[in-house]
Amino acid sequence: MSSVIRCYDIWNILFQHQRRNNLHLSKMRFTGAPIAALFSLATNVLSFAPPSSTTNQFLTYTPQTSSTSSLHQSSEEDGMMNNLDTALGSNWMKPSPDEISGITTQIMSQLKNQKDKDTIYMDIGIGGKEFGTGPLSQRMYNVMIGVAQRNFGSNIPNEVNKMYLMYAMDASAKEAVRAAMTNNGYEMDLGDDMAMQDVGAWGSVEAVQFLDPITGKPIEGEDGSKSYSSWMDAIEKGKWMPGDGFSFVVRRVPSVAKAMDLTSILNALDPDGKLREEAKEKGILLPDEEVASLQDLSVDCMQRVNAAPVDALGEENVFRGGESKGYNVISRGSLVRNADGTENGKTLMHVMDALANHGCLIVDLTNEDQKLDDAITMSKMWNTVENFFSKVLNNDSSVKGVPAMGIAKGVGSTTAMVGYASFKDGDNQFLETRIRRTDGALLPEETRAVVGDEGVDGMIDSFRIMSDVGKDIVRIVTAASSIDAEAFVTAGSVVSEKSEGPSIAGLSFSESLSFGNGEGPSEDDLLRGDILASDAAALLAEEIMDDGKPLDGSPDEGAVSMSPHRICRYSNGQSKKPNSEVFGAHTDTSFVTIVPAAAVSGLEVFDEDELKWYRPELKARKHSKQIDPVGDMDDKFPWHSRYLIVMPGELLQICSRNNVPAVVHRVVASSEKDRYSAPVLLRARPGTKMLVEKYMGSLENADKLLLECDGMKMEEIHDALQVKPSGQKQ
Ligand SMILES: O=C(O)CCC(=O)C(=O)O
Ligand SMILES: [Fe+2]
Repeated sequence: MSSVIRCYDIWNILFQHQRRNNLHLSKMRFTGAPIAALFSLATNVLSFAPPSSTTNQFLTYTPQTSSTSSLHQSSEEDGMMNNLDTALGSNWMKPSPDEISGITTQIMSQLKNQKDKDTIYMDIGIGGKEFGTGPLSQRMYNVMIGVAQRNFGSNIPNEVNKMYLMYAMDASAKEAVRAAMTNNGYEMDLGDDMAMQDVGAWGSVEAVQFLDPITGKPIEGEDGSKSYSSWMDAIEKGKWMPGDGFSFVVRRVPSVAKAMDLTSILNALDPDGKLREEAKEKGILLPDEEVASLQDLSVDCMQRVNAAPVDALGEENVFRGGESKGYNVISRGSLVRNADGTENGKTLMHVMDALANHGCLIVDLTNEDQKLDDAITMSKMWNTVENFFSKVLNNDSSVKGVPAMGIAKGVGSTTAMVGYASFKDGDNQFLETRIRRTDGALLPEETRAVVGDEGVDGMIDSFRIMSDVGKDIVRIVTAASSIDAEAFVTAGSVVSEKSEGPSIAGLSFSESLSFGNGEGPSEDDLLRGDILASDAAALLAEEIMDDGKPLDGSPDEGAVSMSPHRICRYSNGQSKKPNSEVFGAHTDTSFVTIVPAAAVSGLEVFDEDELKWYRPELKARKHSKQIDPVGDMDDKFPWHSRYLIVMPGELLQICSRNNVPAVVHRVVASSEKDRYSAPVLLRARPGTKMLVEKYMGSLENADKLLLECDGMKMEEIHDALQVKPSGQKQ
């Protein structure tokens, strides 16, 4: 039977899944703490092997005819599946008819690492030849007879023998079904109910057919029947004997979707590799393939952008974050390093979970009300934003002086734009500002005439707050990924210090060496590697991220910062829908993009763990209600001024060795309220280079993407990422 799922559908489903199996976090070791305990992810991922190589061309998923699944299937195939003669003898499985869940839901729940362990009832057809039901039943029978002979000698009563025959048939069928399920992402789930283990109780046998031992073709039983409706009939009427191969159909086998890695899912969906070939020809990057070049990174981002749903929900219905640690708000103060130069292990976990799995991290600038100055500064920035757009909306004459969006003067780069732009008949308006590095002024300078000196200060001061947070996050992620890769670990580098004393509790240094075969790094080597990784990552953040400040000895960096601070007004006047996408899904060519939480929610990140759009501003609002239920801070700053939402961009994906994918995000606006926003896109400082050994340690531990970037000027990397196959980028 040909495969019923078209290439496009599979990739679409799979691209909604993060490259989780590229996250080598299971190997991560943060000064000794095994990451596996902290990331349940790796331990949930099971892989499987087919029972025999012939079963490689096995199952075809066959969704219900009535299913609302978006997967394509031809009516011819529907017909086939409803025809028992065809179904008996071939290998297939599908949800039992009263199952409402279509195939998409099932695959989704596999991808979601099986958070919801719902029982799915499956109908299954097993071809006896491929699954070796003959030899299997013979082995089972022999074991039982061996035991029985101890009780009965060689005179086993006929009735007892019949029971054994039935057990042998049933047990070998059950094993075949188990193997088939495992091979296709399911597990038979008989629960704790012992009765379910009884003959026939694990599913309802519908048809049994005997096979010719030589050709494997269907043959009639001794009474001339083509098929039997139970094991007992097959034994009594057809005279089935252990060793005789048989095909069968069984209905309503309880199962649960098993967590699979992407490769396993791909293999199950595409057993003969045809779809993989098709995808390769189309230049599609497969989800289980490494992002190994800048070109791959572009393609991958585009594919993930295209896979994200376009529809928008209202604030009441949209996903507002879940239970995992990464959704929690982190305090600004937790982003700093420990006194000994190591990263804070808890922070590292929190940041990596947030960015790698959920697409953003929410930072509380006040450290839960301990420190108010930054939130107050942010509230001044919000005043500037509101003031600017109120003048725009009122056609204030001062706004006319603000230049239209264009290349900043005297920059020499076509990417450094500043100025004002309006789209969709004024539905979306933007003012792109930047810091002039040489004197710290805000561009376009004409902004001052609109918002005043205080307004300009609000922009400049808030840019500093946001870029400092961004630099800390990039340091943490880069350090975490270098630590994971052990890129700074050299075995034996700290031998002298520890040569007399014990190095691992209870072990002398030489003992601890022999513990690791004398070759592995000691705890001290690892600790030193952690500190070096963090130092190097801090240097990366300081040097190659453009914070608008001049860097000593960098003559090529240009007069204007490459990191824009964009102020935006989004409204939804043009669409007929109450909520719609006003800034479509895209990834940013930035290290991180920082969106200060807005008063009106609307930023959505595609949560690769939940496979849905997540609106972090709602999570931030909830947090503020928890820590300040009565609005004690309202006279100092509006609630949202304390929060920054940090999103990973494409440059961070490179620095993180693909551990943190650039997040797909968009803006949704409702027809009720305009949303003002003020994101900073932290980009690279011109003239600086991605020097892997300097910033990320040993080249030996670098992945292909990083190796391609090694030695490249940051603006070259930036430009290479703008060569998009298609799709929208910022
Ligand atoms: O304004 C926002 O909330 C996000 C804007 C954005 O994604 C961008 O400017 O790249
Ligand atoms: Fe963006």
